[in-house]
Amino acid sequence: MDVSASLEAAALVFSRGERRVLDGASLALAPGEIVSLLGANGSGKTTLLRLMLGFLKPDGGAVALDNRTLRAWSRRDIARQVAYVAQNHVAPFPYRVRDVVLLGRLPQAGWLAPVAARDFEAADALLEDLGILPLADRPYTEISGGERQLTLIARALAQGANLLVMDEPMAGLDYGAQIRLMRLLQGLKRQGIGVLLSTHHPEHAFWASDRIALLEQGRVTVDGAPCDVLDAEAVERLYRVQVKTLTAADGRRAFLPE
Ligand SMILES: Nc1ncnc2c1ncn2[C@@H]1O[C@H](COP(=O)(O)OP(=O)(O)OP(=O)(O)O)[C@@H](O)[C@H]1O
Repeated sequence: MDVSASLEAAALVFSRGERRVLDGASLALAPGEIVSLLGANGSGKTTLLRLMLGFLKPDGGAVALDNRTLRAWSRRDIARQVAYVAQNHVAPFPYRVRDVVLLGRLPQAGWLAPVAARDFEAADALLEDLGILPLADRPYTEISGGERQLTLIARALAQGANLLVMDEPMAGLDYGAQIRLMRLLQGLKRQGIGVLLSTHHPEHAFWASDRIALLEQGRVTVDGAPCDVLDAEAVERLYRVQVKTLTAADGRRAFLPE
């Protein structure tokens, strides 16, 4: 598998009406690394991710995929390289869960390609890893919100892309599912796949990230190794709350309200 892809946003500027949402935001994702993006509600995380995927066009700055401007890429070629798990996605069709996952194969295989036995096996293996194989034959419209989220994550993984961008993938997942997902992401990292995820939980950033990026006032103000950049002071500044820090023997931190 070619795992050379990297994704880089440089000095992105983006406005919604009068409001400048991003004002020089830069962020890079390399193969084989996990990057967590943190920021308060409305700070522009989704906007930044959607710009990096080419779903929105920046007013200034540029995005490059594999060192080539994103504008030069077709939608399908972007989808071959970068899989996306959007926030709050609702699919209107009552496809079975396994079929939703198989849809992830389309950018690689093409619409007319027959589904091979190994595609079914790969889909079921992903459902198993995520703990939802028993749901494989259930309609997607008749499962819980967290189960839908896991299905969409499986679909993105089935895409076989080199990079994975996930907008709050942990939202709505129970604690076990969150940890299973983190383990899965660590496995992808070992295969050389790059993962960029947004999260509202500073602890998640410590679970598996190589880097943490903080989005504040339209810019990535801090970008570095978790232990170097995410302390109580940063959490208090981002979320305007007082916290105290618990530090594990391996240096990872958790935060508790004061
Ligand atoms: N479709 C839209 N039209 C107008 N404004 C929007 C739209 N989508 C987002 N915004 C605004 O852009 C800003 C950034 O939103 P964005 O969704 O990127 O933030 P976020 O950091 O992902 O937030 P959250 O953590 O709440 O999901 C917010 O002020 C939001 O109100």
